[in-house]
Amino acid sequence: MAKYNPYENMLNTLDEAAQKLGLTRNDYEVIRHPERELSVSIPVQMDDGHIEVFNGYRTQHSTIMGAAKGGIRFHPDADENEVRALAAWMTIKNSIAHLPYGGGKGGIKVDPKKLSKRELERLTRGFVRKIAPIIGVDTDVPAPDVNTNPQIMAWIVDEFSTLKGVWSPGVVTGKPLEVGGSLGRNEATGRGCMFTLKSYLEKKGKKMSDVTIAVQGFGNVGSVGALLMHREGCKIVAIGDVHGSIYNENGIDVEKAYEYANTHGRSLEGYEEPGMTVIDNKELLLLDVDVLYLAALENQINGDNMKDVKAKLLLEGANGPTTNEADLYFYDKGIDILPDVLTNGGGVVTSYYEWVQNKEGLYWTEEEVNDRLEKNMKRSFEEVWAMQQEYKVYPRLAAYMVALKRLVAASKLRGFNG
Ligand SMILES: NC(=O)C1=CN([C@@H]2O[C@H](COP(=O)(O)OP(=O)(O)OC[C@H]3O[C@@H](n4cnc5c(N)ncnc54)[C@H](OP(=O)(O)O)[C@@H]3O)[C@@H](O)[C@H]2O)C=CC1
Ligand SMILES: O=C(O)CCC(=O)C(=O)O
Repeated sequence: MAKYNPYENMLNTLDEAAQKLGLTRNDYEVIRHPERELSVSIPVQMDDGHIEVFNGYRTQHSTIMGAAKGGIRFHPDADENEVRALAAWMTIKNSIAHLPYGGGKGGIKVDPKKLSKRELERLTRGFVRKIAPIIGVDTDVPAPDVNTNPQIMAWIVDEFSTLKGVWSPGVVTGKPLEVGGSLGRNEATGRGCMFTLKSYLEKKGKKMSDVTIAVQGFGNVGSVGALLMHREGCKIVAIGDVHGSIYNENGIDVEKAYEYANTHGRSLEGYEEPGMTVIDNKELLLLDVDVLYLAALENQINGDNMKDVKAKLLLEGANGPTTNEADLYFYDKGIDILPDVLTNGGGVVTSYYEWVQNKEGLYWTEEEVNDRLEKNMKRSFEEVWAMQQEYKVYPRLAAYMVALKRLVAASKLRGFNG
């Protein structure tokens, strides 16, 4: 298999989308390049007194539609190339959802599980001090992603507000409620995935109770999505995280597994229930299920394993879990992939609601947040579906076409092409 390059993956789909739309390279060249990239070193005094220096990144891929917007991940594999791709996917995602945002993303190369809470706090605050010149309420607004959570967002808002000397809750989203967070944000990405699956099944004349699902990743996106899909009647037969996976042909007790993970550091390690068997993480991806819900990391379904995948639908809760090669293979086979830039948009949509509430200083009920989210997700699904039918293209390409059309129109009006 060729070395996986997520930014190349993004560009391939973007170029194909442009070609289908009849765009010239001049029309969208600007969107092929990240606008601004910052790479920083973050010195941290560890609890034993020694100094470690971590590498951090923040990429603003595009501000054509407004402030850059997207999460921050803490992961040993985070690097410039990954962050660049993740930022570009945010540009596409935010455009599909009609948000007044461009796309951005950040990351620190670190295994946060090896840090104490205080070390993690010092690292987060150090990162904020380094990226403070380029983030801001109306310039670039971070949020949670892999291994980052509301507590980390609280440190970010505190450090930034202290630096600027003014309380600035809108500089970051995904905050705890007590410091300006929004009801519903924590569950929003998984909820959005559930809405997307529901919309798709409706088009196919099916109900949620008709499908079995295997779930890769049991963090924020995987666990909440699995729980909500289970509550809607889906049968979740397998779940797994980095430590291992379990299978139960009668259906996992998702309420119990969710509760367990939440009280055991978001981990399934040690979880047991009657009727379950332990399976290999790789095996989970190849189970004979209706839906494979991918909610971990990039590049999970690729040239090496695509031919062994038996699921009838891939639901991308994660960003970039399927490579171009696998995308085209599944399209040929008539197996749909509900793409990340559509499916997992619920998180950033609700981040937008959080940001609006921060700007207004007026807070909404959870019902209001979730109703708006449902409408937004349904509209995005219908627009992508219509593009797919009109051009007879695969869902990811249709999603990129929806986004690109808007981005090109806005960039021409603004004169972004120089
Ligand atoms: N949080 C959000 O709002 C959004 C997140 N996303 C995307 O969703 C994906 C998941 O993010 P999120 O849920 O926030 O992250 P979390 O850190 O909360 O969860 C990630 C989960 O994936 C598991 N995991 C990591 N690597 C593997 C692997 N190789 N095999 C099996 N499981 C694995 C982790 O296990 P363990 O904890 O044991 O390491 C954990 O359960 C990412 O691609 C992210 O970019 C997309 C939109 C919004
Ligand atoms: O909530 C946000 O702003 C961004 C979430 C995110 O990082 C993503 O959608 O990948």
